[in-house]
Parts: sequence; structure tokens; C-alpha cells
Amino acid sequence: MAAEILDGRAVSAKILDLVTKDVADLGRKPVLATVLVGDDPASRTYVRMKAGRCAKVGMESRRIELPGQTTTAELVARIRELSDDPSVDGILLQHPVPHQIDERAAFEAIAPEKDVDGVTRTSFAMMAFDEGGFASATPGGIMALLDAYEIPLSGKHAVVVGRSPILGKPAGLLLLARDATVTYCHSRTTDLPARVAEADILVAAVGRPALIRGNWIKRGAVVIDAGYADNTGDVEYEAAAERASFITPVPGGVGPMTIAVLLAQTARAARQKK
Ligand SMILES: Nc1nc2c(c(=O)[nH]1)N[C@@H](CN(C=O)c1ccc(C(=O)N[C@@H](CCC(=O)O)C(=O)O)cc1)CN2
Repeated sequence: MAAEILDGRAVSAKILDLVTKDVADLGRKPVLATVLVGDDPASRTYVRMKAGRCAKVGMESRRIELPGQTTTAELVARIRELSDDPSVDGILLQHPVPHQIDERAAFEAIAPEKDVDGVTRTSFAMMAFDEGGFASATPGGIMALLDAYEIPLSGKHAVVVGRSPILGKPAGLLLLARDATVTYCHSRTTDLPARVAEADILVAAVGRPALIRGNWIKRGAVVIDAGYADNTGDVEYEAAAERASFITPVPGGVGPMTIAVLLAQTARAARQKK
């Protein structure tokens, strides 16, 4: 039997409807500052998509574009200005930044109360201790999608492939907080097919198109594909859909949820400021 599709477009549209109402109730336009360094075409597209969604829900997006040669010190200084600017509610630094920049230092220049993308150490620690900080946007979107389809997590074996600080690592911690048993896989994992085959819930978050073969998937597993490189997932979709019970498509799965969570958290930051 073919898997049921976890429809990120439909679920994100519902979230964005709620955000629109939240913004209307607030009585002013929340401001999301987006910072893009360099001219990576995919990053430019994502920032444009975020700005477009901001406009739809009644938010203002302030787009800061910096040249590809920007130094860490220059970027940190610009982000600190935004952190200190009372007219800005949320700050997003588009990942990845050019190689000469210390991305962690740049993320840490975001004031925690404006970290609507959930990338700072403070947000990570609050998430890890279940203290209600801002979730990293993609992992937050994954959890919202699982919840929208009422997929049980407690006691399930979740296998997360990937351990990046804004995707795989927080995704595993959010699943752990919901009582899943979590295994992380990464570039040094031996026998990846065997680990994937153990997953009741598989989160693929490596950015390597079709790395995970459909025939590795356990029958009835829930497959969450957070890959977005070249608009292609990390999982071999057709073959995986033959075995999974639920699966996210790429596009139309995790991607739209990422933006919905970013905007929902921007609305929350604005409310908290009020
Ligand atoms: N600071 C951040 N940088 C990056 C993040 C992030 O969460 N925070 N995630 C990714 C890219 N990303 C958001 O920035 C992102 C990727 C894909 C999508 C998306 O909706 N894709 C669509 C298809 C795209 C299209 O229609 O052209 C889909 O999946 O349906 C949204 C956000 C890396 N950087």
C-alpha cells in the first residue's frame, strides 16, 4: 500500500492563517529582518520566499544583503545593530554563509528574544531543557507536521540521519522530548542501511539527494525528508513511498513548514515584546 502524504503545504497554510489573525490582533506589523550574505541563488530564493510569506500574513520583511566578501566582524556588527534596533522583532541569517565567515559567531550576535529561526546557543539550550524557547525552524516544522497528522512518537524508534546544529541535532532532541528513542546517524556511521531499517520514524537531514534508498525503509515507517538540495529530497521517494505509512514529498513537505514556523515565531516575538 502506498504511503499517505504528509502535506506540508496544506498544514503550513493553516498555520499561516493563524499567524495572519495573530498579526491582525497585534495591531502593528511585526518586522522580520533577513540577512543574506553573498549571491547563492538558492539562498536568494529562500529569502525571497520568506519575504513573500511575510507580506501575505501582514508582516514587514527588512532585507539586508551583504557582499560575498563580508568579514565575520562586519557581519557580527550588522547583526548586533539589528539586535539593538527596537523596530525589529525577529532576525534571520540565511545559512550557509560564505566560507570566510564564522557562522556560529554571526548566529550568536542575534539577540535571543529575536532569534525566531532558533539558531543561537540560548535557543538550543532552552529547547534541550524544554524551556519554551524558539525552536530551530525546520525541526519545529517537522514536529508540527507530525502533530498535525497525530503521529504517535512515544516509545518509537526515531533515526535521524544528519547532525547539523540547526537541523539534525535539534530534530533528535525534539523527538527525544516526546519520548521517542533516538539514534543519530552521520558520515562516520557504519552500516547506514541497517540503522535506517530500524526506524519507526526516519528523519533524513543530510542534503545529499536520494542518499537513502527506498528499500532500506522499514515497512510502515514514517519518513520525514528534510533534504532540499536542488529541490530534491535525501530519500529515494517512489520506492520509499511503497513501504512507508506516511511520507513527506520534496517539494511540498518540510520546506513550507520551515517558513511557517519562522513566521509563527516572529509573531510570537512581536507579541512578547508588546
Ligand atoms: N537560517 C536558516 N537557513 C537555512 C534554513 C533555515 O531554516 N534557517 N533552512 C534551509 C533552507 N530553507 C530556509 O532557509 C528552506 C528551504 C526550502 C524551502 C521550501 O519551502 N522549499 C519548497 C520548494 C522551493 C521552491 O518552490 O522553489 C518546498 O519544499 O516545497 C523553504 C525554506 C537552509 N538554510
